[in-house]
Amino acid sequence: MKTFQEFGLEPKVLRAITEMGFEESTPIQEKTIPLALEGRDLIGQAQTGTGKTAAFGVPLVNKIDVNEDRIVALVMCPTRELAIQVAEEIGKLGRFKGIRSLPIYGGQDIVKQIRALKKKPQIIIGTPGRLLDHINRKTIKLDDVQTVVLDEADEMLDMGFMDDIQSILGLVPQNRHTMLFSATMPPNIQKLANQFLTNPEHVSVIPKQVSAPLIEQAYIEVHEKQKFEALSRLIDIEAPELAIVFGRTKRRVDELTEALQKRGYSAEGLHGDLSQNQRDNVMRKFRDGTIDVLVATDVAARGLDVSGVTHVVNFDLPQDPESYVHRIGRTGRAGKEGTAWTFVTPREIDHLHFIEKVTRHRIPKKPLPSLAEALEGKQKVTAERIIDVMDKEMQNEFKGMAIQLLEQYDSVNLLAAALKLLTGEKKEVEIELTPEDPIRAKKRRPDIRNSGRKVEGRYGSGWGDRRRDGGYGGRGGDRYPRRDGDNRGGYSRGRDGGRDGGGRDRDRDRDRAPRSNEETFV
Ligand SMILES: Nc1ncnc2c1ncn2[C@@H]1O[C@H](COP(=O)(O)OP(=O)(O)OP(=O)(O)O)[C@@H](O)[C@H]1O
Ligand SMILES: [Mg+2]
Repeated sequence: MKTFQEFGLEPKVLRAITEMGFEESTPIQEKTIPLALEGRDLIGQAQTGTGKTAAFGVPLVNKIDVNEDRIVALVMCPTRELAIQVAEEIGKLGRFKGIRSLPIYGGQDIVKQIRALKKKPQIIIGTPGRLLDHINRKTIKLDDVQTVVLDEADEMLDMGFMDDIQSILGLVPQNRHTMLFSATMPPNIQKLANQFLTNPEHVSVIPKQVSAPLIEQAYIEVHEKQKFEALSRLIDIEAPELAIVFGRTKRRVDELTEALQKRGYSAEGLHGDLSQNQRDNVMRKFRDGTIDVLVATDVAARGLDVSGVTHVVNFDLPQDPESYVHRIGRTGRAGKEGTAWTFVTPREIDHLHFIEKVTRHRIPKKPLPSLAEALEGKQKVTAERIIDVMDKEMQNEFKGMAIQLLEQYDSVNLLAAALKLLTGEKKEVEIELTPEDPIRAKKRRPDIRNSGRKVEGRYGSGWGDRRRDGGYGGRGGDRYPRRDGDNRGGYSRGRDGGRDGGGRDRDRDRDRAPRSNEETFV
């Protein structure tokens, strides 16, 4: 892989990249950065967590003139949380150059955004709906835009943003540089590309398998009623640093979160019915590690980049293979390893095979962990905590009592009792979750995308032949500093002042669930 020095970037951009902990470029970056620096239009496809943001962010930031006081670049993303996250990454890349960038998304006070726009940002990162609001209010002008990026373009089209995107792109001068990133290349993306890109280079790092190779995948066959117990045991055994548990509906997420909390796990839920503030808070706590388990609907499936997510659990099997790929792609990012488990009820096995076929990856079966294994897992964690305290601190004030106890009692019995106390007994709370209907095999949802395309083979690329045992450049993946948990996790909801009125929230969270039952999902 190329180092970033080899691209001939400005020193200030290079410095920013170094500070971000990036040394070598990822495959998609290696291919797209030189082309983008030449000003070539391009279509990029690559696996989850392989650095697509910097693939367009680096050339974008590199070419912007810091003395510019007009909007010269526009990045469009499907969801608010992605707009915030991408803005954050671009902000970091442009830090030393002094580039001004601004996220613009629904759910945030529009007056506040208008005030921020007065500071003359050069790059706007926005969701299509809110961007159009500003364009109509004449608070955003696209006449001087020279570069446009469409991130997660297929998702934007799935969410019904085609018209909005076309209106927006129609307002940008034709003589511009356009980059489009998409997980899949359905016909409507081709159409969009034909319409708005000029002689684009198609850059895709085609992998043998669709999902990132650093993710160890397994499924566990469980009955609906065993799922919660299975989840608790898995958490006890593996003690994930950060885990995301995906549930199918909002009700499921609420019930599961409450159940986990009752059993003493540090978990919070995330779905589209929460207020912007609640979502912000949950994401902040998850990013800074205040909570260990994020229970979420597919709202968190795509694009979201939280470093340190070691485990993903599909508590409910996802409807679509692409949803599966994006969900598990929340772990195993940036050269780190991750684990993804999927619970499958006996009636859903066929659907699992369908997912395996489409993703071209066999998912091995794993037995339901036993109670004994779970207990052992918990004890190990307690033992590690004890050893950790012993290594770090002097326990002088406890030593007197320790000596006294050891004189009177058997040392093994003593320590066993202490372990028992510290491990804590599982709170015997009855947990009852409302069962979800099984996902029916190969039953395609109503063709909401109007594309008639096949799902198979729709994915792009990734790390090439990187293995589970290597990080970037052969080192372990841990060299990247943990993301600061401040304002990256911004979820928001509700388009105040949106032109759609209250009822039609186009910028709302992702909704990959069957539309027939839309209200319950996401
Ligand atoms: N060259 C690099 N070296 C090390 N880390 C990198 C590099 N490029 C990107 N990263 C980090 O990798 C993580 C994933 O990047 P990013 O979110 O851009 O992935 P993505 O390809 O857009 O994934 P998704 O398909 O899920 O949207 C981020 O934390 C990012 O900072
Ligand atoms: Mg991305």
